[in-house]
Amino acid sequence: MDMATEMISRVGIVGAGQMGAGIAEVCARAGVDVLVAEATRELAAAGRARILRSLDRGVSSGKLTEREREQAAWRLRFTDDLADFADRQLVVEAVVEDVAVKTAVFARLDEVIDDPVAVLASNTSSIPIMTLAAATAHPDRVIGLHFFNPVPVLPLVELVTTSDTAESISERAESFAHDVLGKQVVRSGDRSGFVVNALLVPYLLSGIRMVESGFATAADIDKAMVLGCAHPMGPLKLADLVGLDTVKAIAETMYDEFAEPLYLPPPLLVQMVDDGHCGKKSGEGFYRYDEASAS
Ligand SMILES: CC(=O)CC(=O)SCCNC(=O)CCNC(=O)[C@H](O)C(C)(C)COP(=O)(O)OP(=O)(O)OC[C@H]1O[C@@H](n2cnc3c(N)ncnc32)[C@H](O)[C@@H]1OP(=O)(O)O
Repeated sequence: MDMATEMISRVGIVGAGQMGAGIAEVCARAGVDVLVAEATRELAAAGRARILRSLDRGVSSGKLTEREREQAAWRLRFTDDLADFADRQLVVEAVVEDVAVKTAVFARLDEVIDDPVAVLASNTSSIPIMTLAAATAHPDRVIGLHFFNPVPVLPLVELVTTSDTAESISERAESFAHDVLGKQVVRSGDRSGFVVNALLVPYLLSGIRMVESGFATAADIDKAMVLGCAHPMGPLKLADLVGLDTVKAIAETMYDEFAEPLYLPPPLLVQMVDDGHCGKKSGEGFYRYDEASAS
């Protein structure tokens, strides 16, 4: 077996926020050894607690046995030092949607990991993968693997390659997402927003503009899209789920790339984020959430 087709059994996840925790959880549930990096011990503890709560939820809804929960929890380890990622065969970066922070992570991962067929993936929603690849000396190993929230529930992964990504790396990443994690993969060109957010973000922003203008309430807009279009949730509730800070960051990146007014974050969104109302994870957005549901 050549190295590029060797089964991936050791992954690293950078960031244990909403997305990083979800990705770490599905990897651990799939039987993979998972090392999660967070900046501080406190953030690592919060990330671990978030994953354990979600595993508990899996047990209470009958999707996991107690034993599977225990085994998944046992496969998860945490560190605050990316140097510990030297033996990882695949890393998914899931830190804040900020180019400077992400490029610093990629530069560091590239230094730490020598394996030429290790996959360095980003879960970015909107930053072109080439921007991250350019921060490394080995852009052929860099790829986008974009998951959807809640990661344990939604089956899609967008696979984003650049003109520099080696075909063996994209095949390895695709096989991991599909064969190991059981996700469905679509391939996307390397443009800000990829497939899903290019369509979703203007829709979410239009919903926010509708609330802003007083045209309809958040509850009525959501009810309209759930009952009128059979969406599982309406745009305001979905914006709260994604995180209003994340929606704003994605919109800004897309606006920077395309200069289309439809991507410009509406003042109401900016105001809510400035006020710390970032949606479900912060306890308040277009709706209020109690502490248990916010995590
Ligand atoms: C911005 C980006 O870059 C990318 C993105 O993530 S875009 C956002 C994409 N996400 C979406 O569009 C989400 C749309 N919404 C949904 O799919 C659904 O409303 C939802 C799954 C979030 C909740 O569904 P619901 O029916 O209202 O609630 P609920 O009954 O609690 O959950 C449905 C199932 O999902 C499971 N579930 C919900 N949230 C979960 C979580 N965080 N972790 C694990 N399982 C979860 C529940 O256990 C339940 O499973 P069963 O049906 O087997 O019991």
